[in-house]
Amino acid sequence: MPRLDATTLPTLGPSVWTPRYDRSAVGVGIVHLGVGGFHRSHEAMYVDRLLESGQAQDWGICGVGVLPSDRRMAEVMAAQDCLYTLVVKHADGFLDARVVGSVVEYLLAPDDPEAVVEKMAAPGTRIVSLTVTEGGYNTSPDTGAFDTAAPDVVADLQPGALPRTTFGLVTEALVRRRERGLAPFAVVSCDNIPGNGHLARAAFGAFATLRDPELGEWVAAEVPFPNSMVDRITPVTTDDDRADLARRFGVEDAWPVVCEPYTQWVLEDAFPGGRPPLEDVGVQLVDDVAPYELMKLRLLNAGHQVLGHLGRLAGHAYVHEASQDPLFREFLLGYLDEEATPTLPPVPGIDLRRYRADLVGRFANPAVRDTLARLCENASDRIPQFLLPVLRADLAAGREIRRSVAVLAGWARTAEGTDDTGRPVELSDPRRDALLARARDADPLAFLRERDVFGDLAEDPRVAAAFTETLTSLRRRGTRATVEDLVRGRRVR
Ligand SMILES: NC(=O)c1ccc[n+]([C@@H]2O[C@H](COP(=O)([O-])OP(=O)(O)OC[C@H]3O[C@@H](n4cnc5c(N)ncnc54)[C@H](O)[C@@H]3O)[C@@H](O)[C@H]2O)c1
Ligand SMILES: O=P(O)(O)OC[C@@H](O)[C@@H](O)[C@H](O)[C@H](O)CO
Repeated sequence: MPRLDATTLPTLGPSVWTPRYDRSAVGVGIVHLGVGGFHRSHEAMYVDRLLESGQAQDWGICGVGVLPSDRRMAEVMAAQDCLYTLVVKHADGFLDARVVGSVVEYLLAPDDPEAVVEKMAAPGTRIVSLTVTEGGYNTSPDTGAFDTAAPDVVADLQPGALPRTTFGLVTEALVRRRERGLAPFAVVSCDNIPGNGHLARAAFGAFATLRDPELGEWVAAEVPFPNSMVDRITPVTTDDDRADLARRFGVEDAWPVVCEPYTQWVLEDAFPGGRPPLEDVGVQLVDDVAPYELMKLRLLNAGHQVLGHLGRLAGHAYVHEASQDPLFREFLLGYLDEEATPTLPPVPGIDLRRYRADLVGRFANPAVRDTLARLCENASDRIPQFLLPVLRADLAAGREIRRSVAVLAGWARTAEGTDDTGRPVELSDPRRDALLARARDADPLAFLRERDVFGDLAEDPRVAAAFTETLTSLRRRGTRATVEDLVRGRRVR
């Protein structure tokens, strides 16, 4: 079976959709930093739809890997002429496969930062988009302040340094555009962060200010940073996914992407330099993204955290297993109805009850095979963005907090190293060492005292009492008995 590339594309069987447009005529209008699974299932898919409909010929994508760990992606992109297969997994087992052609170029920044800067500085580039994870904005989860002491940032600020961070690369490109009299591009964060555009403006503005205060003012005033809400569950590609694609569709693809059928992109319409007609392919262009984003982060992403830590402790491996387990399903619904939803403003055009019901159905899709381990990775970046805003809003309003706090206790319990069956549970987190040390401390509140993650939550008597009770119960009686008490509204013993 031939490997997917531009020459083998015409030989693929009729069961796979392939681009009918001429990729060689597509110019780059978007440079995307952080080409992982999600960019390829989402933004690149929308641009591919546009190109397929005969539009947006000058809005092709140049992908960029910022980190050395993106080398594997660079190799696959080079070998496959930037083509890859997007496999949509329906709950009944039906698979839909499409080769996406909208990424027309790929650059690995550590190999050639100058080429990346020049690509962003090129007149045709009008959007630089990002999926560099919640941790990629170099800000403290507690205070939101830009970390000026991060070694890579310090290195990027040395005069004449070859940029290696997102901030160094993007800022150098903006400086060159300004010198050349070109309008700045819009920077579009597609990461799951409340006010992702605002956060990006603050982070890039802070970096530019460190380089030159006047430049910082110019970035904050002149560069558009539209906010966005993005949604499509995209698990990590597995060897089984690759083998299935070869067996069922006759495509040999070294790095396909798999995802659920659902997709949503709500985008603030703030593109003075122009944008592709994304509304023609289902993107919602709005004036204010905030209500959509709060809904998604507090229901879906925080809901993932709710299932993830406690589900893992109880021995579940997959999201669909935990959400099909009646006990965890009820616990999740209780969190959504009683703790998350009361914190949300009305969302234009959306019935929240319907949204919640659909969400539980999406989580239960057995074909997606999203792992709880993926959701629990980097929790110290995710929990402060997704779950703590809910907990803080409920605390301030004097509402129910027990389920949110139980998730924190579940996370603390996993940091002790094993699940309820005694199997090891790995903590994959940038703050792993600090969290493991706290989990070994005799003080039951030690974990919650990690200020960089939780701020001053341990000092709140309601939180402290609920956390201590739940953690003690998880240790003594196990996860199911503890969750059962929470679901039944009983005091956790
Ligand atoms: N996977 C999903 O279901 C999903 C859905 C919606 C939104 N997202 C958003 O997309 C992000 C990426 O998800 P993914 O599934 O593509 O992950 P992934 O692991 O497949 O890709 C992550 C990419 O980010 C890059 N990256 C990480 N840290 C970085 C840093 N400090 N600087 C520069 N680049 C960095 C990596 O090198 C990689 O290219 C998520 O963190 C989330 O904010 C993901
Ligand atoms: O990818 P993250 O870090 O934002 O969060 C983990 C999951 O909750 C997330 O990937 C969801 O699957 C996604 O946000 C669905 O759109």
